[in-house]
Amino acid sequence: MTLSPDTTELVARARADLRMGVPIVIGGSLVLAAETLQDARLSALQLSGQDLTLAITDWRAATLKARAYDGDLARIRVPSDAPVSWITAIADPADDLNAPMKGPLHSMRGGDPRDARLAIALTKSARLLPAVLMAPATSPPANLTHLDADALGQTLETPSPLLPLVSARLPMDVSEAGRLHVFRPEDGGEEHYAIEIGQPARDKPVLTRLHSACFTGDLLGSLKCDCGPQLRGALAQMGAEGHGVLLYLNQEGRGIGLVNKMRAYSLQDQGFDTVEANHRLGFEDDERDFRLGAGILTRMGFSRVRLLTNNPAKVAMLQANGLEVVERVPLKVGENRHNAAYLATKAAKSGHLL
Ligand SMILES: Nc1nc2c(ncn2[C@@H]2O[C@H](COP(=O)(O)OP(=O)(O)OP(=O)(O)O)[C@@H](O)[C@H]2O)c(=O)[nH]1
Ligand SMILES: [Zn+2]
Repeated sequence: MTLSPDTTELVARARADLRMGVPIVIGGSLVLAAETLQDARLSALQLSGQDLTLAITDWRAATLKARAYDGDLARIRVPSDAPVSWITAIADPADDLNAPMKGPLHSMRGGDPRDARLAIALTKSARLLPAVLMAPATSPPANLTHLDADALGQTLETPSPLLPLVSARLPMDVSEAGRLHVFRPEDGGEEHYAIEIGQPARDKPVLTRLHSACFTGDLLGSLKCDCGPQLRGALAQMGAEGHGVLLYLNQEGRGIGLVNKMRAYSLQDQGFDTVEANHRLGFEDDERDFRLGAGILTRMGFSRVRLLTNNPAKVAMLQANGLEVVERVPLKVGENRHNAAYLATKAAKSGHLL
């Protein structure tokens, strides 16, 4: 290994740059995240006389009634005198209801959308709104993070390997025989946890829960979802049976991050359901990567599970990634009058079993 950063490290650096509002270079394009765009940077680009485009996903384009000629994304021409607020209004649906007519918006046809597609995927993985300002990278400053398009594509496709860091005894109210294991992705991303209860045999099916972080439900007792009761219910069942393993995956908000989840909640206050809110923000309804959970279970030596879930997609993903799901164990707890519509939407639109 040389002293220079490799692709994985450059990608991690690029995420931090996007979050700070610093431009990066992907292939032949200069890229800035719309969410963190600053006046001075936009003015500098406009002064250079370059053609600017704003790339958004097909979901966001549909909300804005803009044509998505690239299929999964649309590249909108940015007027040469557009202020930052013009770009923010396209990227962020917060103000859609007050100002529903934006535009007319001109979508670009032709040209190669590849850099834009990669830039949007990277921006999602940085937990920012999926909207990026793009310009041709004619003579970009050498001190910007430069990413090769092929290498970036490959890095985004493959989950970063997880390193087991530490594990220690953790007596809990559901079981005194608890252990917490912490795993860190090689790319320095967010850590994930496994809570092992008892000493489940590695050669038998283990009672398992893949839990996605929900700050509002797990910690605050939010009534908008069923996460808190599911977390405690799963642990209680493992305690009662004497063994089990619960993965606590830091994929807040079905993988869009807490900031975007709260943006989705704000849209839900305007009457949109949980799936529509994700789409208006430009996200898929579920952005999680469950290969992560499969990787941790395999690393811990498990190959067969009894999976606590109502979500058939979790069962399918584990099976596709080499784990045998010998049984799906339903986990129906915590329904209340605030989350009844949310649970009904998950059943109707996301295939959850009632
Ligand atoms: N984007 C978004 N995320 C939400 C919303 N409500 C809850 N979440 C997130 O959804 C995730 C909860 O999903 P899980 O309980 O792991 O899984 P599931 O897909 O519902 O399947 P089960 O295993 O049956 O519970 C957590 O990451 C929550 O933060 C919402 O309205 N919008
Ligand atoms: Zn929740």
